[in-house]
Amino acid sequence: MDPAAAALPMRGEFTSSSRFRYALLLTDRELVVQKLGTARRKSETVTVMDLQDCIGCRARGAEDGADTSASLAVYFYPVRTRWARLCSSPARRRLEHRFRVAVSSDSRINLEEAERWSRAIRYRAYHRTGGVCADVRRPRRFLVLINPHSGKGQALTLFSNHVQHMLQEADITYTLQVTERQNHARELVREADLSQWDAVVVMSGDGLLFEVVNGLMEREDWEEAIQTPLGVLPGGSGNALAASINYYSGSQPVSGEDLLVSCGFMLCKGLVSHLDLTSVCLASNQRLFSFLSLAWGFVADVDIESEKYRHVGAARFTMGTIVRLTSLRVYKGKLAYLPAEEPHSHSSPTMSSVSFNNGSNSSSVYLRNSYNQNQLLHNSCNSNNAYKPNWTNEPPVTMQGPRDSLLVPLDQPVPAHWTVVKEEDFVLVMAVYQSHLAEDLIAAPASRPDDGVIHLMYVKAGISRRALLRLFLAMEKGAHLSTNCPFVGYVKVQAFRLEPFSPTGTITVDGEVVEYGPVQAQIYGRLARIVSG
Ligand SMILES: Nc1ncnc2c1ncn2[C@@H]1O[C@H](COP(=O)(O)OP(=O)(O)OP(=O)(O)O)[C@@H](O)[C@H]1O
Repeated sequence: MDPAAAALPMRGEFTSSSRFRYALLLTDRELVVQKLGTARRKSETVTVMDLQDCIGCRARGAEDGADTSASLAVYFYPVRTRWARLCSSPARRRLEHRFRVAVSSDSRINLEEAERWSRAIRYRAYHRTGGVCADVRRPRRFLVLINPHSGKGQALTLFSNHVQHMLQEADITYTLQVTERQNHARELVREADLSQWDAVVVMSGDGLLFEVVNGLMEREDWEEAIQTPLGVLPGGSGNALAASINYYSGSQPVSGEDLLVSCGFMLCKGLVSHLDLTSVCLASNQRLFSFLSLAWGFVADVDIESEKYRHVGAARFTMGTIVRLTSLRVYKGKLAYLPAEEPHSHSSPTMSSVSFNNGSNSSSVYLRNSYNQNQLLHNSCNSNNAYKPNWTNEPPVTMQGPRDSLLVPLDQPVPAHWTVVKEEDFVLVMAVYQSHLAEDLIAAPASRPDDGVIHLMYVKAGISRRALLRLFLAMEKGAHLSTNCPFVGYVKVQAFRLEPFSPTGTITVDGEVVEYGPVQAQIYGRLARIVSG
């Protein structure tokens, strides 16, 4: 569509199925729907719909042979309060406007007019978004991966009830793949012809996306593969990335099905942003890529121990926190980091500039910044960095990816310019690179998906149960860092190393248990892409 023509307002007069008359005015930002008065009732009501809230539009000819009119349906998801539910917070709710187009007695002319309006509305709904990078190209085809066991085991039902019709309304076709076992998604994206899809979407918790990210990074063509836009639909119990993306979009904090609709809406709009990934090296030379967090101590224990309360959904973390608080543990270890702010020759590797092909079949192009082709396939874990997930018996797969230029092998001391934390007794250590740790835990309120920063937090031993509980309650609002608790440490870093001394314990990466032992990580700014708002 010619952009100049798209800027011109359009006017039309249509009726509803109940034969009320409506005047429509389409500007570049709004659809103004004016219900016209009747002979008996002169009053006119006006509804102004923001096209930013519109995900699609459909024109159809009449199904009844005797009826020559066409129909025009416009699908909006504005933020509304559902008054029927007391205390319901504002969230996106579906609103369909449907009109009969009967400008002529010729059905073909009516359909053409409905299609003209449909094209004009769709163009305006999708070309005002602007955004950090670019839209997912249109028409769009997604691969949707669903873990049927995630959360309370209702991901498939949630997808059919809330997302399926949104994708249809937005004219998105998709291939649905229900995962059959752990690592199914990982193997699938490792082998797939990615050019078939414009985005790979997971409907699950964070664990399935972790599989997808690592599957992509195991490919020979990882540089191109990891540029495939990723989409998240919350179907798990933590849903940290989904909550983070909702937060970055400036939307109201929502949870459960409201968060699902919000993420579904963003997916339909198809705006793509960069996403940082962190390269994590484990003691056995395994290497993996993480988009969310690494945790040791209290948070990791709660995450894993609360698995048994999975049936209660997101409340499992609250229950797990209360249980773990009653028997607070101290974890011994050494923590060291390279501060993010430090002006040092080892600047945080970043994808510096990105250009996207919108509407063509070729894949994304980008410039590399702080590493080059010769550095690929080597990292500080070991040059033989075969990654074998420690929970499976499958043969090792070589993890690809950029060279970890900030890290030295785990059997050598950290570089002299790193900071070593004096304390060695911790209640928890967590490194997060997104805002949320769960739907209702804003662990790093200042985090952005592409800030190239690891938000490293630790709580030292000696904190009382009550103070720790206060900290977690404050975290629900992202206010824990301003409580001035003397036991809390917080620093923005580019890389860190954690060496647990306690012989047993749990370390999680993106909520998944990994090998326990020394671990180190460095962040790569803007390595991946995510469909966001
Ligand atoms: N079909 C499947 N059967 C068993 N496990 C699966 C299947 N599909 C994926 N998985 C694995 O299940 C684990 C949990 O998945 P995921 O994290 O997505 O859900 P969740 O634990 O309910 O969500 P959250 O992490 O938000 O709490 C992951 O390790 C994932 O790899």
